[in-house]
Amino acid sequence: MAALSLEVRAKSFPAVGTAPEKRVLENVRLSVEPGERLAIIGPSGCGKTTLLNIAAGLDRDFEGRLVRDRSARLAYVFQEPRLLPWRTVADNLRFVLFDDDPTEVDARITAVLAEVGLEGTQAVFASRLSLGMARRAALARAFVVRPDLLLLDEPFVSLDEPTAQHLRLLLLELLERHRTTVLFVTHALHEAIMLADRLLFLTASPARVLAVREVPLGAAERRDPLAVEACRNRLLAEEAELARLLLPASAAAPSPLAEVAPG
Ligand SMILES: Nc1ncnc2c1ncn2[C@@H]1O[C@H](COP(=O)(O)OP(=O)(O)OP(=O)(O)O)[C@@H](O)[C@H]1O
Repeated sequence: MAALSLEVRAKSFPAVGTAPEKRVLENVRLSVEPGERLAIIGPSGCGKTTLLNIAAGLDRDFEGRLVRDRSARLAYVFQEPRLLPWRTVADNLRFVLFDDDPTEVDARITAVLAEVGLEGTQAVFASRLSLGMARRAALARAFVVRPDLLLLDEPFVSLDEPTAQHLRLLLLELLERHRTTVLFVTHALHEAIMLADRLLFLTASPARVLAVREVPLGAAERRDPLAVEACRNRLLAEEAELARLLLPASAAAPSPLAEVAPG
C-alpha cells in the first residue's frame, strides 16, 4: 500500500471581496511509496503549498480523495521555521513529543540536535537562532517524532546558497539514514534532483501534472554538484516543455541560478 495516495480533481479558493474565485489545482494525482522521496516542482504561485497542505490533511476543502494511514506519524517542515520564539530549542522539540515517555524525551532531543549540528543548544531561546540554525531546529523538530511520512515545503528558501547546500547535504544524510518517506516541494530543479527519487512537475496555475520523471543518480552522485548539474541539463534538454516551465525565456545557458525565483 502507498504511504500516501492523493487525487485532487479540483481545488479552488473562494472569491473574497473584489478578488474572484481562484482555481488552483486541477486533476493532480500522486502517490508516494514507503521509503520513496517524491519532489513536487513548479513555478512560483502554481499551488505547491496548497497541494502539500491537502496531503497533510490541513486543507480538506477540495474535490478528490486523500488516502493515508491514519496511524502513520506525520511531520511537516514549513517554508518558515515556525519555532516558538519564547521557548528554548529543547522546549520547541518537547512540544511535539507530549505523548512520549518523559525520561526518554531528553535523550531523544539531545541525539537529534547532534544529528542536525545543533549540539549544546538545548537551553538557547529560539528567538536567538540565525535563520540557518532555525532551519536546522525545524528539521530536528520533524525528525524527533521519527516520522513515517515527512512533508517539506521549500525548507531552504531565503538562505544563502552555501548554507542551503550545506543543509541539503545534511537533510540527504538524515533521509538516507532513517529511510524516511518524503513528499517535498521546491522551485529549484537541482535541489529536487539531489534529494528526490522521483520528480513531479506541475504546470502554472491552475496546476496540472506536466510530467513525472525518475532521478537516475546514486548516493555519491547526488552529493556531486557537477553530476546534479549534468542531470538537470539533460532533463531540460530532453524536455522542451520543462525548460519552458522552469527557465526564463532569456536564459541562454541553464544554471541553478537561472531557475524561477522563489515566491
Ligand atoms: N487561503 C487562500 N485564499 C486565497 N488564495 C490563496 C490562498 N492560499 C493560496 N492562495 C493562492 O493560491 C495560489 C497558489 O498558492 P500556493 O501558495 O499553493 O502556491 P506555491 O506554488 O506554493 O507558491 P510559492 O512558490 O510562491 O510558494 C496563489 O495564487 C495564492 O495566491
